[in-house]
Amino acid sequence: MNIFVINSGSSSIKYQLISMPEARVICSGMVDRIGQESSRLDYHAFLPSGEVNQSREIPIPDHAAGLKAVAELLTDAQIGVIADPDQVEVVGHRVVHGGEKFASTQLITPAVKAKIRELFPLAPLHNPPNYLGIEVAEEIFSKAKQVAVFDTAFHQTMPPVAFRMAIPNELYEKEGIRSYGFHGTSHKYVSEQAVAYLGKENSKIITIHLGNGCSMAAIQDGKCVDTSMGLGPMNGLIMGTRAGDIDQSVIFHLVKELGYSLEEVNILLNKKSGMLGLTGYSDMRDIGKLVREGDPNAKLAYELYAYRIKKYIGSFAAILNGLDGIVFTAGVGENDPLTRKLVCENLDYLGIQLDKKANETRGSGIREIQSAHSKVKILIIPTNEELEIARQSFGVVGKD
Ligand SMILES: Nc1ncnc2c1ncn2[C@@H]1O[C@H](COP(=O)(O)OP(=O)(O)O)[C@@H](O)[C@H]1O
Ligand SMILES: CC(=O)OP(=O)(O)O
Ligand SMILES: [Mg+2]
Repeated sequence: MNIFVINSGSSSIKYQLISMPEARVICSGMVDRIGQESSRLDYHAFLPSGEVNQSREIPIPDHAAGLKAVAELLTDAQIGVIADPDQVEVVGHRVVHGGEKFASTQLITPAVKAKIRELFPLAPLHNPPNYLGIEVAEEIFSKAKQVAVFDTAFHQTMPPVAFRMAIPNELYEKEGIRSYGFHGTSHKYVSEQAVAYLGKENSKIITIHLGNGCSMAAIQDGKCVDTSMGLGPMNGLIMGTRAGDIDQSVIFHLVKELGYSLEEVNILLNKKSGMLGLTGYSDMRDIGKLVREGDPNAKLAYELYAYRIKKYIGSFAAILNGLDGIVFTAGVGENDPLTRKLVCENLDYLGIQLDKKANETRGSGIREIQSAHSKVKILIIPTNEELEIARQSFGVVGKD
């Protein structure tokens, strides 16, 4: 069964065509800088005649044009992988916010779409482009079943003590204001692998997803019991462009004393803060280079980034009342030894001890990087949100 996975962001669409159940990637790629002067369309396909890698700079004004360009590539006479769009049987969509309504993957119906629309105010950067992706895919892949896989679903097992906030009850009861958590598809994927790898029936692990967006989850016996993101995906860790946890007084100060509008505060904290605000760069590769060149500002930014992660490790270890493993994943977590080194430094009280050489060594698959004396396993587990979306979509359609 051909499952087309779509991860629609505010200015990009990542996609993969996966054949299930054997989980074979037929093609993958990304449409980037949608709506800007020049957009980029990447396409990697595995054809019987060999591999195709294409990258084009073309104007792509909106998401509809982006997905249409991808569909044309998929069905291209020379480099395409299918004869026509009807050969896509299922489209699996990443939808960031599912609120309290969706604790599992859903076949998309008009009612599901209405609920995703209702949740726009809770995830204004993510849910609208996700929704647009659904509408465009329904048009292009009109015979396919459409499935929504929610970032929030995995975190729905959190107990009230973790997800409630100390504000008047009616704001939760009537308005749904609570912590939801995000990146659930990734936390689920890597934590299941970690639990299987550790081979313990009862396990206590912390998953650390460090991509552009960053979040952590405390996972007991395979279930999420707490996470660092909250009502929206701004809370918690320092990210590429997001500040993460911040004293609320800063917002009042910006508005009342410095004349910011609420929209300007939103843009500041979501798009101009985090590592970008601290160093002028949001990509850890650029900041790592500055550190190696001896830039003290970049060094401090790295230390802040790692310090925040350390704080959450401490609090999650307390909540779990023990720890069997910590898992680093996503772009930074999988590829950046300096982040992992700074995070794990001076955590021996918690039984966390890194092996310097293993940490620096490149590799693939699941890797252990703790020292022989470490009580806690330190694992690098590559995430694969697209594969997890394909699996869950396959599960839902299989049951249908
Ligand atoms: N070799 C590397 N060293 C350090 N950081 C890296 C490396 N490769 C990727 N990254 C980081 O990973 C980030 C992107 O992670 P990714 O999981 O792809 O994010 P997202 O899916 O949220 O866009 C980049 O911003 C970059 O900082
Ligand atoms: C929810 C979230 O932060 O997603 P991303 O990392 O894709 O921005
Ligand atoms: Mg990602």
